[in-house]
Amino acid sequence: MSPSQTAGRTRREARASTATNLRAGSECKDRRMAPKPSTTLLILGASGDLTSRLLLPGIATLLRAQPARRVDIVGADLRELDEVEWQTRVRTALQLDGVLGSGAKTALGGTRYVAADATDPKALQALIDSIACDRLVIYFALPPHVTELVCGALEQIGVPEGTILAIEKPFGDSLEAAQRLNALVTRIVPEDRIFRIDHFLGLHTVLNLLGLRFTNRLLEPVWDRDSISRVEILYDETVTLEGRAGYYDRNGALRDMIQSHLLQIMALIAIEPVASVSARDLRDAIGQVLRASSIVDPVKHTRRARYTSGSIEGREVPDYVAEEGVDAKLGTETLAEVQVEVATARWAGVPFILRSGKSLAGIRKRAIIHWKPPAHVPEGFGGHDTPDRLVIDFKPDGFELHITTNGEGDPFTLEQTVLRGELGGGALLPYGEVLASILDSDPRLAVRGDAAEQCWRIVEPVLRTWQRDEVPMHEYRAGSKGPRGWRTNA
Ligand SMILES: O=P(O)(O)OC[C@H]1O[C@@H](O)[C@H](O)[C@@H](O)[C@@H]1O
Repeated sequence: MSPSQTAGRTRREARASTATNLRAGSECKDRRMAPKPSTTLLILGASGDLTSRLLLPGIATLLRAQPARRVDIVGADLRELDEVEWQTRVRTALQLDGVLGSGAKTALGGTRYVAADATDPKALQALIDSIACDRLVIYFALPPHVTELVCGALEQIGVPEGTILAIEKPFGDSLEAAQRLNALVTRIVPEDRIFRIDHFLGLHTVLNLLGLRFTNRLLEPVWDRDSISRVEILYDETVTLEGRAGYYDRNGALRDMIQSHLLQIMALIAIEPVASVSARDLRDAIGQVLRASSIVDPVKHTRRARYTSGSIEGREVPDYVAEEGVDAKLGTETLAEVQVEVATARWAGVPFILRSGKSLAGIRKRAIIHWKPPAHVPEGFGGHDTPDRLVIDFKPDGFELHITTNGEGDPFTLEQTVLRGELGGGALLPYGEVLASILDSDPRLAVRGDAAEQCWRIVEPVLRTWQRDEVPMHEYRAGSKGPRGWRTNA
């Protein structure tokens, strides 16, 4: 059995037993109305893009993989939305390959939409009272300042026993805001019922990092500063703003991608060996890495850039600042790169380079572990003894091991050979994976409060340096590989 299969089996088993415990301990407001134990997913911000584009399709894959699972979906938002329109949105999202599975049919049958101002305690109380269920999951698909207001209202009115809060990224918009939000949410429910969402933790390749790293005798002994020269985590996208200027222009690549997703991936690559893959062991180890991490010199160790007009895969793309909804005065970057140091005995001196950008020439979503060259290459070899590297592709799932071998035809020359493999994907989209863990109360795929704060602590010196314009804003043509001179070895 491959490591990924082992990890997958463990996850499923853990979920099954957690679900059983929950079912045994759950309470129902009105058992006559809901004879079978059930969970209601109350989505706040349901009329938004995230719900249709990511959340509902995630649920669709979950209900297809586990048709017996019961999830009632209640959508709520400020916006008035016709019940028929909501039903159509849910049906469209739940229909996979044109087919509505049995689990999806049940979910669709029970779904409804409520127009409500969830920041108003009275309206929120009425909304929650209208839901008869065993266990409530409140999903905040909302901007951080609105999430904070809703949590303020929840603190006033209280939540039903067992309620879970699932909070979308970004968690706060600064260290101070994240600390304030953490203090607030933990006054409402305990930490183990707070799921700070990072859908990258539901990516199979990201999860497979654990199996790959910890179950291979071949890798673990060379996973440190003695053997590794640097680690790159790259997330180059071809997508542009996709109508998200309202959100993106206030955040930029550093906050949108590096502060959250890429630091989480970095932490999983850098964690110390864990005794178990329990939520506690994993999250303790992640916390330890993040506490030890910093961007030592933001002027020297960061770069930023913004795209200008160009064309991507035949699509004409305007200058970023000419995109609808963009405020040029904000000086938002669409490509960011930082060098993080992890000050531990394992990693001291090894740069972790994290980079992400939009409107680039091609999709490169990968981590690359670069090993040092061997201490001595026997004299007499011709050709190149390029250092070994492991490339882990997040999308599509896969990996490549680049190693040096004897050259073809002449055994006394050297050349690079690439061993390719697939890392087992799964039936669920990342949001499906994350939602499954929420519904099963398994916090392994959620960000713990301390980690969310640490990620802000790591990037804030950069944000301040950039605000003072101490790092130049470069430009790159949309559809190019980035600014000149920014090439990486990946
Ligand atoms: O590759 P994925 O799964 O679409 O994730 C990337 C996206 O992740 C989101 O969290 C960011 O807000 C987007 O800007 C980004 O495009």
